Amino acid sequence: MAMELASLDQRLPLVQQASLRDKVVLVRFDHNVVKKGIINDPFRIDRTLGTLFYIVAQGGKPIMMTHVGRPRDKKAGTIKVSADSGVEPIVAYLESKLHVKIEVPSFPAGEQGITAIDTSINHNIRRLREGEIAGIYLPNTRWFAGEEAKGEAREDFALQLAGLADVYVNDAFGSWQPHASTFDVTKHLPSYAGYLLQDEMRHLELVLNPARPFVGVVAGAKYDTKIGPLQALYQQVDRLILGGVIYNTYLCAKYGVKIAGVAEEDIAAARDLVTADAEAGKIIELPYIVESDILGREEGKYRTRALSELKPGMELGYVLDIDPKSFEAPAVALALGQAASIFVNAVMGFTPHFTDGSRALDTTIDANRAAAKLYGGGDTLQEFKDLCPGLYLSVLDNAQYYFFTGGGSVLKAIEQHSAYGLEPVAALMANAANLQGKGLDG
Ligand SMILES: Nc1ncnc2c1ncn2[C@@H]1O[C@H](COP(=O)(O)OP(=O)(O)OP(=O)(O)O)[C@@H](O)[C@H]1O
Ligand SMILES: O=C(O)[C@H](O)COP(=O)(O)O
Repeated sequence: MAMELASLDQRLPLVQQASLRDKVVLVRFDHNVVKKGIINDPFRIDRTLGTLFYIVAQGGKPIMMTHVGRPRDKKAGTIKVSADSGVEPIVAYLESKLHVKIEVPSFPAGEQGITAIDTSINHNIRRLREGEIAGIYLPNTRWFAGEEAKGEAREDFALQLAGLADVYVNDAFGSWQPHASTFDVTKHLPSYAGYLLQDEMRHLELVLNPARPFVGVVAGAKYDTKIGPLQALYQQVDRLILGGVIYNTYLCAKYGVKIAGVAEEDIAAARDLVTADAEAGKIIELPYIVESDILGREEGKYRTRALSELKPGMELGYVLDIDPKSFEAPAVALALGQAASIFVNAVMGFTPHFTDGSRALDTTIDANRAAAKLYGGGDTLQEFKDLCPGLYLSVLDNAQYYFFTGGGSVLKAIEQHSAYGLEPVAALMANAANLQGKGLDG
């Protein structure tokens, strides 16, 4: 049975309502799929091709942009502009798929990244308007000093972005953080949601109003941005399974152990979860973890440990994976086997060295044929595809599966109790209301 989808809030302005003929369209994607200069999984790019085709078919001239990685050093206040986090592999992929020429402008960069979009881009915008090139792809948005800045630098960058185009389209579901290219720019241009964003919003309802029992599986590394939303997910789920760095902090808080690489301040936040769970008992623990002496994989230097061995004060090495036999534990098998819907934002181990936990998770979940299986996250999807390629191919068109292009975004929407609470989405709606107020819409 196919998943039943909610309709969209009518206040969300949609790209199909925009007039695009001969307009330069600034379109924000989440093509954050490049690691060390290589694309492992182009799924996020592929999902945006419909919007791109639509813009061009309507006579629009696209200027595309995305962030890649996290090149800003928050503490030092510097931005690392290096080929590793460039958009070139994305552009090469688009050019080879679409058989067109896309220009990537370059701007001078220093320790603070790129401080301005200078006028050198005008030549390319002219070529774009005249049809000499099919599109422009801006450098990584996070290379620009204004993207994540506060105050004037950010406002200037948003204005510079807006100055390039006539219309703005956001199709970057995964990019939930309110930055200049996802949020502030909407103050200056008529702004619309792309087709991917629309599709993701409709599917978000399946997580916000899930069929029950609803099980959440969250793992991975982005502890800093995910621990907050995790508390909200905890309220929403019937059962919660943790893995990755998030599980490590939870284990430290629950069992009073030390795990290499887990900072004391991170354990503090996990304590709230432990306290809440002492009453509600929703967390199903994966009972076997893989401990390693080094932050890597070397024969003889890693081993499986059972949670039953943990004693307060114990010091463990790095915990880098979940032992697959954890998924055979009765409580775990029961929770996943009886769920009516499952949300997965989970890379269970330190990739690419430790992958057994993720593989076991995906196959265990697949065995529950009846559940709606909602996967989200850049790495989560990539790992699913790499570790279980046959399964991935077989479920791509399976109506019981849906793959969100962002895991953090789903968690954030849960935290806001609404898909429309995501700040870039709320900004689109505010922009539409503002234009209507001025009689400028349509
Ligand atoms: N125990 C662990 N120790 C260190 N790193 C881990 C561990 N478990 C998982 N990881 C790392 O977590 C990363 C994936 O986590 P991340 O939070 O980025 O997930 P994601 O699926 O990309 O979600 P999103 O799209 O929200 O970013 C991988 O790089 C993986 O190597
Ligand atoms: O990969 C992701 O989760 C998105 O691209 C968002 O990235 P961010 O968490 O660095 O904002």
